[in-house]
Amino acid sequence: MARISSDKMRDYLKVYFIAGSPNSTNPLPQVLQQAIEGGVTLFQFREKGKDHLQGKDKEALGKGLKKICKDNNIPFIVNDDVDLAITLDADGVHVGQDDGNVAAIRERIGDRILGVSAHNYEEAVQALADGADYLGVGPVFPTDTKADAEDVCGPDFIAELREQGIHVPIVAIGGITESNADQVVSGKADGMSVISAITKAEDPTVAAKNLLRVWK
Ligand SMILES: Cc1ncc(COP(=O)(O)OP(=O)(O)O)c(N)n1
Ligand SMILES: Cc1ncsc1CCOP(=O)(O)O
Ligand SMILES: [Mg+2]
Repeated sequence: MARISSDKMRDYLKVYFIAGSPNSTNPLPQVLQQAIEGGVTLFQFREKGKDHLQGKDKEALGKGLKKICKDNNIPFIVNDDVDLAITLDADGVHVGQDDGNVAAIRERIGDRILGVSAHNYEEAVQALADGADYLGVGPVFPTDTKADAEDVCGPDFIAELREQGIHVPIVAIGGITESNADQVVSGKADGMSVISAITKAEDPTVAAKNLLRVWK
């Protein structure tokens, strides 16, 4: 296997659905299936927040979600938990600035997809030197989903990173909805990652379709 190409990575980032069991009142496998029917292009299992699952329960949920992704040809990414990613033979891992040494994580996961959160030019450059395949940048809008999120940077911050010479795949995150998604596209991101826009939607399929439409 080889590292993913930037073109392929950009395709996957278009509508990047992230979720764990605390984000949804309906069972997560059902929500993921509905989101995939609406056209999401990538999934991250982020089991965090109130009453999140741990140990074997977390692993069992992850295993089920991975199968849904595999059956639908969507890469399955694990947030933070590199051990679980390896146990489940996930397609990739997403880590932030406080989640461990990125170069060491790259060593451990081989050619799997590696996403890293970056909040400024220096973090972006370091993440790429350490082996990131894409950067997660945000929060671009205010969000209630992540209590310890950094300050809002705005969607145009990604265009600023481009001007500074960062041309790798970038996905925007934080507070993205159907009504502001067009600003993410014009802000020069390659994709949008969303939690509540899909998990809290009345119909996750329709929500995903509407987000995908912004790219067309
Ligand atoms: C695509 C994407 N971008 C950013 C993040 C945030 O990662 P991190 O800063 O490590 O915060 P947690 O998600 O771990 O709370 C992400 N998960 N995905
Ligand atoms: C994980 C994460 N990282 C930065 S903001 C955020 C939460 C995104 O959730 P939502 O799409 O509901 O605002
Ligand atoms: Mg993290």
